[in-house]
This record gives sequence, structure tokens and C-alpha cells, in this order.
Amino acid sequence: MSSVSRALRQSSRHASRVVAQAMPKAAYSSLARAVVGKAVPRAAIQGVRGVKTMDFAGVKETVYERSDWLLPKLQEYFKNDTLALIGYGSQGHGQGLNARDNGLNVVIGVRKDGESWRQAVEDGWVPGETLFPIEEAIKKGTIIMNLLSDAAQSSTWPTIAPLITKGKTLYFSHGFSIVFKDDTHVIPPPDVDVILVAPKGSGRTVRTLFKEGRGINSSIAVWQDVTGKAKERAIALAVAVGSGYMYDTTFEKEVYSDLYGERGVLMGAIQGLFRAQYEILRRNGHTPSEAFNETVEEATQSLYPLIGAKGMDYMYNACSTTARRGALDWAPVFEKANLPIFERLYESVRNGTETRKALEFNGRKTYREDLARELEEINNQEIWRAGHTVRSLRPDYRPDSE
Ligand SMILES: NC(=O)C1=CN([C@@H]2O[C@H](COP(=O)(O)OP(=O)(O)OC[C@H]3O[C@@H](n4cnc5c(N)ncnc54)[C@H](OP(=O)(O)O)[C@@H]3O)[C@@H](O)[C@H]2O)C=CC1
Ligand SMILES: CC[C@](O)(C(C)=O)C(=O)O
Ligand SMILES: [Mg+2]
Ligand SMILES: [Mg+2]
Repeated sequence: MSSVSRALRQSSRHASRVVAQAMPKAAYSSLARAVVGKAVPRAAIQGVRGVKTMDFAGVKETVYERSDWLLPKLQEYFKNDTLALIGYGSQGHGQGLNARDNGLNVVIGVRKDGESWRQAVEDGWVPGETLFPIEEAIKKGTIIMNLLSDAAQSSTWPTIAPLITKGKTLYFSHGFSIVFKDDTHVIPPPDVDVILVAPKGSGRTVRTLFKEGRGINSSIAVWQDVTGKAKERAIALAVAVGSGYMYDTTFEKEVYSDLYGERGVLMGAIQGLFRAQYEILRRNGHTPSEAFNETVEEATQSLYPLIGAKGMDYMYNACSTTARRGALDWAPVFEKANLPIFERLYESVRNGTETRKALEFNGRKTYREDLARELEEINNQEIWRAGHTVRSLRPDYRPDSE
């Protein structure tokens, strides 16, 4: 046995990190296949040194990391488990493929012959082997990962609840169904562990970061711990589906912050702000390309990545002193104007208004078409039509990519 394969077999953290980083991809894959017996993505065994308690702006928090769960340990831990992943939207796709690439036993459960069924087949899940109707998949699973839409988690609950039998683990990626139980009527049986792994990013990013050898940040929580192992299972599952670092939360805190954030700066607020800024530029005679470049293109292509990379002050310092002066003056104006809106939004989340709207809208049989119609309206707004043309001039633009 070569020293490299000995190092990999021993699963020494340092050695496997060095192996993963030093070897050409093809050589690494075939070595890993030979040693572990399955395809082992390089991503799965890379890691950084252990971090447990960290100081976040003066508050000590615990962080769990992937490097404590190198692939052989992960595979050993789940060797007697079948992950039944129910639902194949954005998260089902990302989490399912990552867990499969990590060499775990995964089956997918979705409505037969629906859109998700078609997408799962396209991703290589095999009907009758790894792809089943929902109830069948749940029967096969020891870990039931409920990744149906939040509305469908509620409407299907009466059918699937009796199948979640003693000893199984019930997993969610959102606190929604459990926390808003008065509206969703999702009340888990008392004899199963109930855990949460909520990736803090789109399922598409869960997948791309994994393939790049990185991992998404995820929040983890325990609702019900029957075995005494619920937390450990949550951490291991978070790693299995492609998380890099895991942060403690509760089901309540996760669902409140998540519904708030996506309606706020992550999606709703930014869409509203972009549109308002663009509109005033247009009213003042600026061309569509100028209004788009000054609102969206510069934000997403130049300035926001700087904030992401090194923080707000770094972005400021990369801009002119003129810009810095003006933005410093206007930031508090926007903050003050928006604070009451964010207060109203948080309350609408907390009191369940947002939940009830989501359940009603996404519970419709026509939910896909209804959402698609509204998104098409956005796509047809002048700002986004202008954006399409601006993007088409990028050197890496491909006509089939939009
Ligand atoms: N999207 C994301 O990136 C994130 C999502 N989450 C959470 O993960 C979970 C899954 O979200 P996401 O991946 O976005 O999925 P979606 O919300 O897009 O839900 C899609 C899945 O739900 C199924 N579905 C919808 N209605 C029904 C129904 N009536 N009966 C049976 N199946 C139905 C769809 O199947 P079909 O094709 O047959 O309609 C599809 O498989 C949610 O709890 C969400 O809040 C957490 C973090 C990020
Ligand atoms: C920001 C939207 C999100 O909460 C997410 C990708 O994290 C979602 O529900 O999809
Ligand atoms: Mg969300
Ligand atoms: Mg989210």
C-alpha cells in the first residue's frame, strides 16, 4: 500500500487534506475509489482545522465543521441508514446529489410523473431503484428528509405521518411546518428524533459549492431528541448534504430569520430598491442601459462581491472619496426609512401572516403556473429586459444560458 493510500485509509485529518489538495483530480478519484470502495469527491474529505467556539462580534458561539466528519467516518456512521429524501426542488436536488456523491444510501420520493420526477430522472435517479412515489420512499427510509414545499409538507402530512414510525429520524430544512403547527398541523410522533439542517443559501449553491470543494453554511437545530443522538445526527447529516460549517439555532429562530431575510434584503427588499432607483433614473431621462448599469450591473458585478469578500468598509475603500462621503451621508436616511418596514415585516412573520399566505398560495394545484406567471411579469419589466441586453454583451455570455 502506498503511503498516500495508507494516509487516506487512516483518515488522518491532516493527511487526507494534503492528499486531496496535492493530487490531480483523476488520480485522486481512482485512489479514493480503490480505498473507500466508492467514488469519493475531493470535496468530501477536504477540511480546515477544527473550530468549536468562536467570538462573533463579542458573542461566543459554537460552530461545527465538516473536517470532523471525514468521508470514511461519515460513511461508517450512516452505513445502516437509508436517507429518504422527499421532494426534489432546489434543496432536494442539491442535498440529494451531494449525499449520493458522498457515498450514502439515498432514495428520492416525489409525485409519480410530476415535474420533480422528471428532473430526478434527468439527474440519474432510477425509478424503482432510487426513485419512488412519496409513501414508498418513506417506507424504505430510516431518515426521512422532508424537502417538499412548505405547503406540501402540510397537505401531505396526514398521509405520511403514519409512515414515520418509531426509530426513524424526521429531518427538515426549515422550521416552518413544526413551528407554525397551528396552521400546518404537522405534529411529529413522540418517538422519533426531529432535527433541522437549513442551508443558508439556494439548493443550487449547496450543489455548486460542494462540487468546488467548499461547503455552504447551515443552521442546525433539534426539536425532539428521543435517542440522545439527535444533535450528532443533525451535524452528520449537515455534512452529508454538503455543509461546510454548521451553526446552532432553534426551529423558531431559523424560521423567523429565514422568512424575514428572504422577504427583506435577500430578495424582496433588494428587488424593490433596485426598481425604485431605476425608475427615478428613467424619469430623469437616463437611458435604460445607464439606469441598469448604475443600479444592478455595478452592484452585482463589482461592489457586492467586494462586500462579500472583505466587508462593507472594504467596498467603501475601493470607491472614490466622493462616493464614500455621499454614501455615508445617505446610509442612515435609508436605514431610518426602512426600519419601520422591517419591523412590520418581522411582526408579519412572527404572527404567522406570512406562513398562512405561503400555505394558501403554494397549496394551490396551479402553484407552479401561478408563480411562473408572476415571475414572467417581472422578467418583462423594462429594468430586467434592459438587463438581459447588458448581460448579452458579457464575454462569457451564452445565448442558451438564460
Ligand atoms: N430553495 C432553497 O434553496 C431553500 C429551501 N429551504 C427549504 O427546503 C424545503 C424545500 O424547498 P425547495 O427545495 O425550495 O422546494 P419547493 O418549495 O420548490 O418545493 C418543491 C417540491 O415540492 C413538491 N410538491 C409541491 N406541492 C406538492 C404536493 N401538493 N404534493 C406533493 N409534492 C408537492 C414538488 O413536487 P412536484 O414537482 O411534483 O410539484 C417539489 O418536489 C422547504 O422547507 C424550504 O423552505 C431551505 C433553504 C433554502
Ligand atoms: C433566500 C431564500 C431561501 O430562504 C434560501 C435560498 O435560503 C429560500 O427559502 O429559498
Ligand atoms: Mg427560505
Ligand atoms: Mg433561507
